[in-house]
Amino acid sequence: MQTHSAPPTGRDALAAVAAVDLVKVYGAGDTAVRALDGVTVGFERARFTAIMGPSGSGKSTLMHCLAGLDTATSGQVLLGGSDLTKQSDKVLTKVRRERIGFVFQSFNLLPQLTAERNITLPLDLGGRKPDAELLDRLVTTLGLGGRLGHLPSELSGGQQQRVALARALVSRPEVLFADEPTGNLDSRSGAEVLGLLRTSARELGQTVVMVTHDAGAAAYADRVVLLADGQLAGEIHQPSIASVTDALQSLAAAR
Ligand SMILES: Nc1ncnc2c1ncn2[C@@H]1O[C@H](COP(=O)(O)OP(=O)(O)OP(=O)(O)O)[C@@H](O)[C@H]1O
Repeated sequence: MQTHSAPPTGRDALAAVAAVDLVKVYGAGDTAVRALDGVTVGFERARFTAIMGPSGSGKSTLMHCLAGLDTATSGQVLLGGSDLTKQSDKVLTKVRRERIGFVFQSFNLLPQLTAERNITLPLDLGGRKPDAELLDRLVTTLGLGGRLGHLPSELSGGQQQRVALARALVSRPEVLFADEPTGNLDSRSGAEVLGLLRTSARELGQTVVMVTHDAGAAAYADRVVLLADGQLAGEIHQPSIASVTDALQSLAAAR
């Protein structure tokens, strides 16, 4: 395992999104929790990276700060070169809508809209037209061809998550953040969704950052970033289930 605390230079300069000396403290005084304690890490373009670590290590906090969903206490979040920590709430809302995609454990589809309307809704709301070629490609790649006219209640969990993935990808976000995207899926549908995340990085050039507890899910990624106690604890390139499990066991033993 390689530790990594240098500033984002060299290869990390290609990062689609990066944290620089990021600190997040919740609360104040005796009850303050230092959820992120000086994290510097870059997420390369067109790569699929998983964030892992023990419960409470700061995974969700890091993802929320990177995605402009939460504000850091200090440090920088660089998205395509601009520092999100310097932006107003209004600008952050626009960044989240136009430059970032999200996939959550719960699919968050609107029940009264067909799969197709769910996919294009964020663009419709922003008064933008979907790129027909990309939409076609996503529908084919995600295996949704025969399902576009269906309501979410008429789709399986795996199909609903694939609709959520298409919705996130159709606006060509600079970064797709996935938070336990297979948490509500059976293992077969989960494997499909993870394979599609990998495909979107390899074939569509999509940058994907996923938080997961599951070593099997992390093994689909190109790289795993490990957190412990709010700090970077190492990283694994071309992870396997065994290498991720070993790293997590070492972190647990060191606590
Ligand atoms: N809104 C909050 N207010 C106070 N403390 C918080 C808040 N959110 C998170 N924390 C604390 O910050 C630390 C990091 O939490 P975080 O949810 O980022 O960890 P995690 O690695 O995602 O955990 P898990 O794997 O259990 O989801 C934990 O100690 C948590 O209790």
